Amino acid sequence: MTEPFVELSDIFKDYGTKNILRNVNFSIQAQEFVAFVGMSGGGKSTLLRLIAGLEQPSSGTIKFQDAHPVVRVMFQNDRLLPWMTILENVSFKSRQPEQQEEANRLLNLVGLEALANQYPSQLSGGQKQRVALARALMAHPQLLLLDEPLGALDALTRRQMQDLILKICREQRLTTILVTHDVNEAVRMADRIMVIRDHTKRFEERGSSKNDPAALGIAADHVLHDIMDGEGIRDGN
Ligand SMILES: Nc1ncnc2c1ncn2[C@@H]1O[C@H](COP(=O)(O)OP(=O)(O)OP(=O)(O)O)[C@@H](O)[C@H]1O
Repeated sequence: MTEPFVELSDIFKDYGTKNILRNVNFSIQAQEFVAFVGMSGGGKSTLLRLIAGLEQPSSGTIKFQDAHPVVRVMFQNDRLLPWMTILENVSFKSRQPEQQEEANRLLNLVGLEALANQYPSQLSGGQKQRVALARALMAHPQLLLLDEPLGALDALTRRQMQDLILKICREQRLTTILVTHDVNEAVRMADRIMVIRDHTKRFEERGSSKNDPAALGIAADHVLHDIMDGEGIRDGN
């Protein structure tokens, strides 16, 4: 087994006297697509922030294979700058021809090349998330963290974005973590699902049925059962 892309060991996170994460242990291999699912408030986004390095755990370690991995986060809110065009939002207004070229290439990749000179207010929610995805890719991340990025989209647009994200993650060989409330989305997209059970605050592992569409509904039911059920708890891995 190769060294994991990232390894979390004995992670605890408290805010004041409130314990959010307890004894989280698991690792993610390079190019894996992992989903975090669980009840609202269960600590999924907190764990994502710890992995992103935006916050520190109260105790425990997060060890990356590469000492300084390039990490980008995509949120539910697209966070585009309204006064910049789509191209400028992706290229960070760089005047360097290579940067411009790369931004155009990425807009092409997400199917928005025709809208490069429009402003965010002229785009639909789904189109704005495509821009946010292109902008995240601009940094050539090794790790892409997706914090409910499709939560505000209608069902059809959401499905299209799921396919686009999967295709891009595969092509660019990204390691990806998706936080989602949508169990079907997790089952459909992820190689592996980490379920957080609310009252134990522990993450558990679940396989997914990405390669077996017929088993999708059954797998989703199992994950839902895991989220709600308190029996048979085991630590981390
Ligand atoms: N900076 C903070 N200070 C204090 N408490 C916090 C802070 N950030 C998050 N929390 C608390 O930590 C808990 C977990 O929040 P988190 O956002 O990680 O959950 P989540 O599983 O991502 O929820 P959701 O699915 O609703 O986004 C919540 O009870 C939240 O109120």
